Parts: sequence; structure tokens; C-alpha cells
Amino acid sequence: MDLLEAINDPAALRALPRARLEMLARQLRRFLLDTVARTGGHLASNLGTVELTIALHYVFATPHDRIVWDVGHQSYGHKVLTGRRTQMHTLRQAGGLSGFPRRCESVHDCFGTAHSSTALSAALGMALAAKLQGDDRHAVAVCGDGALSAGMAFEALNNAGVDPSLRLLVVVNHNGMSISPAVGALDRHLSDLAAGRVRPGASLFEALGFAYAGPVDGHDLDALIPALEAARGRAGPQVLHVVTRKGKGYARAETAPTLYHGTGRFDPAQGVADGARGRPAYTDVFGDWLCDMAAHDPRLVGITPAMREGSGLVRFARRFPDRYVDVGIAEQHALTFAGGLAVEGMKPVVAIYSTFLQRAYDQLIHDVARQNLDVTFALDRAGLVGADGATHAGNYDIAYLRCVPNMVLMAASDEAECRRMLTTAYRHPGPAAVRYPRGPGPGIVPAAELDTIPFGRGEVRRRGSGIAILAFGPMLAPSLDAGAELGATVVNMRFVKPLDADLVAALARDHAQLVTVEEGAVMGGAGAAVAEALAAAGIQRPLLMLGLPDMFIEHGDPAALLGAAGLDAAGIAAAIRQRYRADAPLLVANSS
Ligand SMILES: Cc1ncc(C[n+]2csc(CCOP(=O)(O)OP(=O)(O)O)c2C)c(N)n1
Ligand SMILES: CC(=O)[C@@H](O)[C@H](O)COP(=O)(O)O
Ligand SMILES: [Mg+2]
Repeated sequence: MDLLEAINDPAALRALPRARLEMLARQLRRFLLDTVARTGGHLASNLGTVELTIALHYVFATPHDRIVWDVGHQSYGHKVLTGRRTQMHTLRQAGGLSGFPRRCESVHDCFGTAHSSTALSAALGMALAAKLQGDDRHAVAVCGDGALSAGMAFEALNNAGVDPSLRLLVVVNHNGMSISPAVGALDRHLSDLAAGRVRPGASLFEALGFAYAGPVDGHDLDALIPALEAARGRAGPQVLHVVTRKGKGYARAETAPTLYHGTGRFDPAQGVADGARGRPAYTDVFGDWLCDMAAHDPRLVGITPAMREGSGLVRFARRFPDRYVDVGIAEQHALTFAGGLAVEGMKPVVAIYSTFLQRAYDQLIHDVARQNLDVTFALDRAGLVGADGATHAGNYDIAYLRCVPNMVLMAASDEAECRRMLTTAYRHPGPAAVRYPRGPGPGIVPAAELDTIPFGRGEVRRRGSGIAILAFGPMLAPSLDAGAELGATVVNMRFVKPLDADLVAALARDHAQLVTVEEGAVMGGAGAAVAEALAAAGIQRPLLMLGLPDMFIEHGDPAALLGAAGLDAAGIAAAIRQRYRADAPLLVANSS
């Protein structure tokens, strides 16, 4: 009997005989494995929370009770049990289900997550709202041990622990893993709690005013359900410490939870090919550069906020363990920690996804840029990221960095230039960032040297007439194609800040129209920088600014998303024709 088919909402689950739940767990686990093998996605964390998801929906009645999934990458089981089983084959595809909870997707998704460590704050807000509204609903935050390592989680714990009347339950899903193994003293404390090496009542959580229960075997429904029912029956903020295994039930994922944290499509019988390296990604270029520069300069310290694999620091961590620091999911701390290293003459390199740098914006301004500290930022996943969608898109770093005094921001157009820009940023005696997209570039193999590029200078890559296209980063390739079609000049601007204002002025003198192209929000982006430079020079020229529109761009295929935004060669050429059609005579035939 396929129990999953009968469950179109959690009420049907709660109507099941208790004795059926083990069978349901087996079926759900198999379904999740088969689904993610076909669609790609976050597998190990979902396999590890099968029983916990069933038990939560068995004890708490969503949507009346609220369940907030921290990060939400482990919410596929929740989606299946809340009526989306038949849509799971669309996971993380254009128009399909998101890989994270989304309020617009279901009434059972009470809060949108994806960036880590937000669940406790959101659930606390919900719990206070219930109290003020005189409602008896419960707010539950499901928080992994990785997610608990972020400052936001501690801010919420600190805030919640003082109100004994709140119906707030924090389920700590302790599996010893973030994406890579969990790090820090908190992980040690959770392990001490799990092993009973802590005196009763002496947990961190109890010190902060929470009732603490656990550890509970997170794969044993006979333990989970009574523990959740007991928590439900107690007043005040509670922590239930649940111990699970990431990847549970699929041996390959259990033994390699990092490899199976996020997968592409794969055959479950064969497993995921480890280290199958196609054309090297920008991330690999960075990882190679980091090792080369670290070998060259003993002052280099490599810092990651819990993204060792994703940011390309695996080899560096192995070769330079004393100068490798995984600070946990703690971007704010990572930035100011780098500042502390820099004031002491070290040369910190912070490897951070563009989207996750958003979390450390004040630290970047107040602690690093304001003091003009020598910190290098390797900004991976800059631009659209595809399957992770709007929450992970690195669309805003051009706009949010270029307005910060002392900041340097470069945009790499290929792998070789990325390496040279990293060296340029590293040698710059102040805060400097290099942005590069997810995945491989055009395949320009970097040289082995640690060369720089001319600081603050763009380069003309194609001479045409009438129109000049000023391309930033990976938009150079489609701009060259569009420029060839239109007979336009094409420039690789390289620097967003400092912008090559002399080059902009010279281009404006020699061309009737200008175009900027960037894989970033047009609002406040590189096009705006060019417009400001023209205004400052007192030059008036028609300027077409192409980039990402002022909207959240949902998950889908990256190339298709860029095409939809008009940022492929055809889209760029069409936009130029559209804008400058009135001056058609200026669209000269291909003059090269
Ligand atoms: C602010 C932020 N930083 C980094 C990430 C990337 N990230 C996604 S899941 C994850 C690890 C989460 O570990 P944990 O909370 O323990 O969940 P588990 O995968 O173990 O179930 C990280 C670092 C993120 N989503 N948000
Ligand atoms: C859930 C989460 O935030 C990470 O797992 C993220 O999905 C990684 O992104 P990449 O796949 O681009 O490394
Ligand atoms: Mg974990």
C-alpha cells in the first residue's frame, strides 16, 4: 500500500494509525531519494529528517500551528506531506516547486527560508503574535546544528528566553554536519549534551531560559512523538535536542553527507561521481589561486563561513590547515574577524557567496571599509545561480559595494582574468573584491603566474563605430557577439570601482550611443556608475543600461534565466536595436 498517495495534507497523516508511520517513513525516504535523483537538489538533509518531519506533522497541526524550517533545504518531506507530492518532479525548475519553503507555495509554508539561521527569529515573532492575539497555536523552529552556529540564532535565543509564556519550540536537529562537518564550540557542547557529559540543567539553552529535553533519537518515532507531545504540553520556550544522521537510509549519503548535501541528477544504484570535474569552474580557479598565493605569502589567511566545498577551499584547507578558518555559518563574524587579522598585518581572504555577503554588510562598511583594511573578497555565485533561485542570486553586490568608500570591485570576464584580478585585489592595500559567477567560464585557461591587471583600467576588445558597448564581467562574451552583429565597439570594463572614467569619456567622445551590460541589478549597478561618470564629466550621451530587472528572479536554468532577462547576445543586440532604432543610420553594417 502506498501511504503517500493517501496523504494530500497533514490531517490525513494525523488520521493514520500510529503503527503505520514506520511504513510511511520508509515510503517517504524512498520517494525522496528517487525524486532528488531525478531532479537534483538537497538530498542528505532531507533523508536525515524523514522521521522528524513525520513526527512534527503528527503532533503539530499546521497550518494552525506553525513550523519554520531553518534554511529549508530539508523541507522536501514537509512539501510531500503537505500536498505537493505530485509536483515534486518540478523541484527547482522554472515554474516548479522551490527548493525551499515559500509562503506563496502552501499555507503550510508559514515563512520563506533559504538563508540560514532565520527560523528562530521568525518563530519567536509568530509565538509572540499568538500570545498577543490570544491564540493557542504553537510556533516550532526546526534548526540544524549548522544553522545554530550563526549570530542570528543566538540573538533569537537571547530574546526568547525571557518570556515564559511563549509557545515556542526549537527543535535542534543535531547531525554533526553543516555542509562540511559542523565546527565550533557549540558543536562540541551539543556533542557533550548528546553524550551526557553535561550536568542536568547545565545546557546552554537552560542557561538562556529555555526548557531543554533530549537527546532524542531523531529516527525513532517511538521516541520522537512522545517527546514532541511533551514539549507541546509544556508552557514557555523549549528546546528539543534531536540527534539524526545526515543521509540516513541511503548508505552512500550516510558515508558521504557532504557529497550528497546538494546533488545533480544521478543514478541511485551508481551514486554521485565524486570529484567529476568538467571544465574548471571559477571556483576552482579561485581555489588554485588561493593555494598558489598562500605558498607565496605566509600572511595569507583563508576564511570561509561554512562553505569550504562550495567556495573551493578543500585543497587549501588540507595544504594550509593553520591558515584555514571555517567560522561556521557566521558571515558577520567572518568579516570583522578578517578585519582583526588585517590590523595585525595578516592578509585575510574571505571566500563568500555574493548572496551571503549581504548578511555582513554593516561589518563590511563599519569594520573593514571604514578603516580601509586590507581584506580580499572572493565573491563567488555573483549573478544568477539557477536552481537555488531568488534567495541565492548574487544580483546586488555591484549596487551594494560600489557605494561604499574605499571599496574596490572587479568583475571577471573569464577564468584567466579572474586569477589576475584576485592577485590585483590581494596586492591592493585596502578592501577589494572580485566577483565571478557560479560554474565554468568561457574556458580561458589561467596562466600559472600571479600577475595583476592594470589597476582601474578597462580594455577595448573590439573597435566599431556609432555604438560602444561597455561590458562588465561575464557579459563580455555575449556583448562581443552582439557587437560583431551591430558593428559596435565593445569594451571589457573590468573595474566597477574605481570605474575607468577616462575610458568612459573617450568612448563618449568617439561614439554617438553607449550601452552598459552587467549581470547584476540595473538599479544602482555598473550602468549607473557609467551614467554618474558621464554626468561628472559634463558629457551628455544616450546611455542604454542593460542588466537584471528590478524584481526577484525565481529558480530555473541559468542560461534560460539570462536569456529571459535579455542578457544573451541576441537579447543585447535586440535591446540596442530597439533603443537606437530611431537612429538606424548609426547602426552601421559590420565594419570589421
Ligand atoms: C546565511 C547562509 N549561509 C550559508 C548558507 C549555505 N548553507 C546551506 S545549508 C548549510 C548547512 C546547514 O547545516 P545544518 O543547519 O546543520 O543543516 P543540515 O544540512 O545538517 O540538515 C549551509 C552552510 C545558507 N543557506 N545561508
Ligand atoms: C542550501 C544552501 O544554501 C546551499 O547548499 C546552497 O544551495 C549551495 O549553493 P551551490 O550549489 O551554488 O554551492
Ligand atoms: Mg547539521
